[in-house]
Amino acid sequence: MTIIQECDIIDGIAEALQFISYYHPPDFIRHMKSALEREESSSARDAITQILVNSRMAAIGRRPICQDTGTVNVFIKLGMKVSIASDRTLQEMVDDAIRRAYLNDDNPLRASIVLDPISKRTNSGDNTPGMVHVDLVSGDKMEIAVSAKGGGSENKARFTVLEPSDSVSDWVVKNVAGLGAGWCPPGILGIGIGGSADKAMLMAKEAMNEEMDMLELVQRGPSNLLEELRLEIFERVNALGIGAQGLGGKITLLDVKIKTFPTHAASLPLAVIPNCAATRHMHFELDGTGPAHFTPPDLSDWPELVLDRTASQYKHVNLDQLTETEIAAWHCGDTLLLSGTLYTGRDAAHKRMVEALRAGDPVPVDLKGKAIYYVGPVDAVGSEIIGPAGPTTATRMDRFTDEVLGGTGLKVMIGKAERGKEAIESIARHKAAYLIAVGGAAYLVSKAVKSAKRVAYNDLGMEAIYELRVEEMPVTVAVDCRGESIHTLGPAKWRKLDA
Ligand SMILES: O=C(O)C[C@H](O)C(=O)O
Repeated sequence: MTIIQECDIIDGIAEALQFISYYHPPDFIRHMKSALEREESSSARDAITQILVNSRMAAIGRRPICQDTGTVNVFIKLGMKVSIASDRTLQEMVDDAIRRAYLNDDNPLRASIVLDPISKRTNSGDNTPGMVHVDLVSGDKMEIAVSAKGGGSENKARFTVLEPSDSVSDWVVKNVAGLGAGWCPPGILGIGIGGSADKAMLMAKEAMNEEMDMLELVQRGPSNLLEELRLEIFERVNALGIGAQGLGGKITLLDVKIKTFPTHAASLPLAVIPNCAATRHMHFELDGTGPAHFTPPDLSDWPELVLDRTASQYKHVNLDQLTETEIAAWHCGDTLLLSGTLYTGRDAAHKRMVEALRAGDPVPVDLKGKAIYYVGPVDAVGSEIIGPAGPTTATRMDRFTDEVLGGTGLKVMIGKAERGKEAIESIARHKAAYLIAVGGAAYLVSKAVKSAKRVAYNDLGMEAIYELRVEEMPVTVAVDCRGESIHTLGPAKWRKLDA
């Protein structure tokens, strides 16, 4: 019988969570670097470059790759010959580890979990609880897989039960085509096929954390049915032309991972979960001899890239002197460097602002002629002005857009991913614009912030409204005041005719 100490479990998970918050796995870097080499769309190349530059900066600075430091998932394979020296449950141990990792003084991570999903949605304050899955297996060891999964990509999880003769590939391609860019492509698809509804979802989640090997698979060719399916989905999804951040391009997927399990003769359960550019996971084993140790990656794994911020690429914009004439001169796809004041606000702040407007009350900040950035930043540490602060999915703000534009005089929104038809019509009607920053480049974006203070809705934590002063914050015009959308035009240009 192997005896594993409670402290080794907690220390290992806490350390793994800190580690994965700033180090991308080397296989992910290798696949992203290859995507940059193969991509031909210049806007998608710029987005991938920002993701890689951000990743290297995060590794050097030991600060989160993405402001969404994720929901913690812990998969435990517990050997039947293991005894854990503790009176507490595994859930309690995992939550202790999360608390320790997310409230770490040197690298605090963002608390994103709300306790009561259907009522007040109060933030738990320490990112607990984690999602814990335990499998009892043979043996005398404990294998632990820890991941921190971003909300934007988790929101795009899809499930169906096909009929046995239906095509898995057709369903996956059709559904990924409809996901939009909120999952921050390029990334990985985790797919679970078979089992039952719950089993398929779990397999999809586990599959996405397997080591990436698509570059090798493409080179050597498939050697079994499963590899054929992986390759088919990979090629068909990439042919859709979605590209990095949905800007249009050749590379949407870096890998496709599939797990299968026996199922009922009447059913073909199928679950798909995409993983974003902030792919974060760590696997370790405890054998009773002490805690796990993690070796930092070699910085030479990352390419050293330079971002082109020359005037020929970017227009400079003073956010404190925005005029309708200036906004009208922006065209879909233009790249801008923003300087001046902007306000933050995301889901919960928008809900409150719209409730205030409906009650005939003013919103707490004057947004007339101003810009709002959809973001929930990580808290600052040391000399930082703000922690990593990348954009959140703008599509979720669509339901509030018309009332906010009409009720406050707001002119510019900054986020990531596509807007819906009604939001685009509203943007055009109000002669406003929607700009995007690169999701997954949060630490890089935060360096453009020169001052930050919370000015309203303090109780919302990371969802509070901040006033930020930015200098040369890089963005792309995604919806211009004529209602043209880069997320329609870009993919249409890069979609292969037979996709
Ligand atoms: O919560 C966030 O900061 C971002 C979220 O993960 C999203 O992708 O929309």
